[in-house]
Amino acid sequence: MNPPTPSLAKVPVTIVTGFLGAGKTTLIRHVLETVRGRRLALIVNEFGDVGVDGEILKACGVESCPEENIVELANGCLCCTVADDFVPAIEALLAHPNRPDHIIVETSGLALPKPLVKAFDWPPVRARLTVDGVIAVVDAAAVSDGRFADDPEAVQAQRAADEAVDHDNPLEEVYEDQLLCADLIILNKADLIATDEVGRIGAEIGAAIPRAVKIVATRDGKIDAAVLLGLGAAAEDDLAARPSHHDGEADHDHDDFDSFVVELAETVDPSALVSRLADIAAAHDVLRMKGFVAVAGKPMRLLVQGVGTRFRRDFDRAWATGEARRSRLVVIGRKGIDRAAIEAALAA
Ligand SMILES: Nc1nc2c(ncn2[C@@H]2O[C@H](COP(=O)(O)OP(=O)(O)OP(=O)(O)O)[C@@H](O)[C@H]2O)c(=O)[nH]1
Repeated sequence: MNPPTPSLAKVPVTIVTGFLGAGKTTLIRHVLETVRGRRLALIVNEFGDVGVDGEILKACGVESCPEENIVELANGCLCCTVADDFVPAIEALLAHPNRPDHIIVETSGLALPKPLVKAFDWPPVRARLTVDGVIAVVDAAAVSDGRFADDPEAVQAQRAADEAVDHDNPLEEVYEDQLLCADLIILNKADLIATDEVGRIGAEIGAAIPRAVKIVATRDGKIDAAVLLGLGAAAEDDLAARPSHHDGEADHDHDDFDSFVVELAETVDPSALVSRLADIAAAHDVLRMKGFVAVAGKPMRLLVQGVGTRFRRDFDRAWATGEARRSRLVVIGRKGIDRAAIEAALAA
């Protein structure tokens, strides 16, 4: 049989999943900056109301992915808004006069990838698109800290009460669902832990997932675009091999997590601000904090990123003419996170 002509060939779609702050945007940015000869489009989904990831990716300004090919979907997690948001967005990209050669989807850190892959099995979608691969980015340092493991004492207490009880750690459930759906696993932040610890985590993940999946360690998501794109997995054809904690459920929600936006005053001392944010993150078990901050006397805006208590800050671009110098941070934590106390601490 002849290969399909290019205009009828399915457009490959790479889904990048991974828990909050694992390094998905960093990885995609690296792909944009290094890919050659391919017209890319991006769909970026975030949990929380400040569109940080889309801003970072648009700021790359690379020719292979012009701004009009970057679509932000901020309306909840993609896994729950597949029909309403995702399918129309992808159809709009396919209708562009310069149709992309490859589409990358960055899911929110709390999204389950499987419902998204399922959408590619719907006849009108599968006629035109295929899931080239699901890439799960893992924060190896967070795994090493035991962030996704059950609290052994809580498990012990549950077991004492009920032999049959399953683990009930929402972080672990999301993390596992993302790994179980993956065609390639990126153990990112390898710079933050010892090399043998990276090996140990890789082996542990490999033993826990039923399929043989390649696992690659990275720093700052630096991996050749040729390794990520072109896996040819056609993930929509083997959904059964990708088990999920939510198989058989008609619906699921993200009630285990809360997010809100805090508006700050202009800061005079970025370093003091970031150390205060780290203290607040530690005191309130904040999972993720990120946003842009105005610094007194500086024409550049400060991008502030926190994953747990680990923070990074960089001036990313100048405030545009007429743009309000607003300092806004999105805060994400487990349900019941003390919003009032966090707001009070930030205002202090
Ligand atoms: N030390 C270290 N930091 C990293 C690495 N990769 C990413 N980071 C930092 O981790 C933070 C989160 O990275 P992102 O790429 O925004 O993570 P994400 O998965 O897109 O985050 P969400 O979209 O919020 O879930 C940023 O401050 C990055 O600079 C790495 O390999 N090592």
